[in-house]
Amino acid sequence: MNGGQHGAGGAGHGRHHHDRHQDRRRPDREDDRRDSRGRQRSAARSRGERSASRQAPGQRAKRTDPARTAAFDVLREVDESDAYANLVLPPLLADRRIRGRDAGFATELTYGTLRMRGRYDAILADCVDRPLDELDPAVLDVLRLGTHQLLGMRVPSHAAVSETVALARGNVGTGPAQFVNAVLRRVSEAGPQEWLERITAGAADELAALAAVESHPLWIARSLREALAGHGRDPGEIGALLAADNAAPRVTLVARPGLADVSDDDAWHDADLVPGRWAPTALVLDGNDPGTVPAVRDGRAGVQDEGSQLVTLALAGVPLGETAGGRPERWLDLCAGPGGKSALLAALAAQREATLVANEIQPHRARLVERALAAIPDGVVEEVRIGDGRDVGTDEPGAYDRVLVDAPCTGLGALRRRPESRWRRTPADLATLTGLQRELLGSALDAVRPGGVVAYVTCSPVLAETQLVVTDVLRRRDDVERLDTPQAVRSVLRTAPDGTTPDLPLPSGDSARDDVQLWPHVHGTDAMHLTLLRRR
Ligand SMILES: C[S@@+](CC[C@H](N)C(=O)[O-])C[C@H]1O[C@@H](n2cnc3c(N)ncnc32)[C@H](O)[C@@H]1O
Repeated sequence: MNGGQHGAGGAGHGRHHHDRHQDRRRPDREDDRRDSRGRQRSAARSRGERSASRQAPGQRAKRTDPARTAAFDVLREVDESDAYANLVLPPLLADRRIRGRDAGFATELTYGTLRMRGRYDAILADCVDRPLDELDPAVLDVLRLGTHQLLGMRVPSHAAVSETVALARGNVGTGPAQFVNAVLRRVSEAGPQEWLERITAGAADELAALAAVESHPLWIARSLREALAGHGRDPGEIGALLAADNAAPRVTLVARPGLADVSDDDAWHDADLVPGRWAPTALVLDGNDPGTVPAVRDGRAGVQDEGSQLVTLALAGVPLGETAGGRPERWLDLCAGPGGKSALLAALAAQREATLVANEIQPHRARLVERALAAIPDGVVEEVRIGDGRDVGTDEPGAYDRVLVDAPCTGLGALRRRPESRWRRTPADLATLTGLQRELLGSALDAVRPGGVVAYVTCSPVLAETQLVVTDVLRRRDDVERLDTPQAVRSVLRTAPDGTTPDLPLPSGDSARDDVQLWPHVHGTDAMHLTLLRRR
């Protein structure tokens, strides 16, 4: 994604050539007006009508690069308004008509800076003579942006420094710009590898070094290492896990069964799709914007991580203790918003002549569930309900055959999706969430009839939100049995054309468990957790 004319030459080499080729065909593109140092030249200047050196210094100071300014503005909004970068950046680029390679550069600069903030702060702490939290937050953001250009995007040093100083001058003032200049010059004195060695050497211990290098808060690195061990894996995998959080995932689609057929050209148009690794419903999209895929637009398909698909398929497929006695099964999604799993459940329910109730506490998220269910045939969805899932067990005891509890959680298993989320979470969130998780699971168990099943799901592997919640809830009741969740997940894996199913790596032998924990560095999915339980 790195724009060549910003002087960047990063990882996406193939893409880079593609862009250059496109530019050759369209020499009028505004991003062609970048000089070899990555500076944006005005159209007038490109035509040689006026040179910057003839402008008054004040005028010159105001003309900062739109792509860098966009990245700076998004970072400030993320910091000041708790905004999500992936929701703020695309409309901002559209409003400012930043397109093509400039948009690619702004995107890589924004997400890369947010994701690698921990590493860059460790480097900046070495170059600044006071604690970073004493700096003006806007100045700190400018320094992070400059550091990412220097060490993460391979923008030539002179361009990264001078353009970032111009950004500082235009947005935070001349004094701070001089400070930015001095600090970035120090950053540019060593290359990426040397900086990694320096921050590793300066760290308190091995985990602190990994957390800094792989840009995670230390408490998260610690929780994830504990989670690896607790779920039967080698805690030494922590480096690979943290590194996997720093790789943006490819877009995975779900072809909702009975609604979208993989061989139906009309559904997929010219989308470049390959089958997913694990779930029979998963398709990996290569390159295209999912919004252009007809089946995604009309709700026959959706964007959904393959781990989310697997846990949903496993709940729908696991045998009940006894059948529903001839009546259609009733399914419940207790925490449904924004509706990805509800839509897959509803498509499966339609094939099995079951019905679904989707419950969500937040009205605006309940509306998203309704939208996600747009393509489901009439009669399958009983209701999209706005309510507190904690009340369902008391209000409707034993009313359902299958219940999904996709509990609100820290999301520490999906850090690769939201570049800023790791910096937002605090250990205090965990205490609030785990109480709610226990209550929701208890309510779900009350809401299933004897023989009915409950899937407890989180997009976090953290032990306090997964194993400890389940153990604690089950300790208080004697009417629930744990099911063989690995077996349930294996039984829904895709079958290849040659009749084989993939071998899902899960702990075995002494480490074997009756729940399933997926991992980005092992399975290429979010770190989804699934425990299947059956009411006796
Ligand atoms: C992890 S998300 C569910 C994601 C959803 N299953 C999907 O696949 O799209 C958890 C949801 O639970 C909702 N929630 C939080 N507290 C709740 C409660 N007490 N009762 C019901 N829903 C709740 C949140 O608003 C959030 O939408």
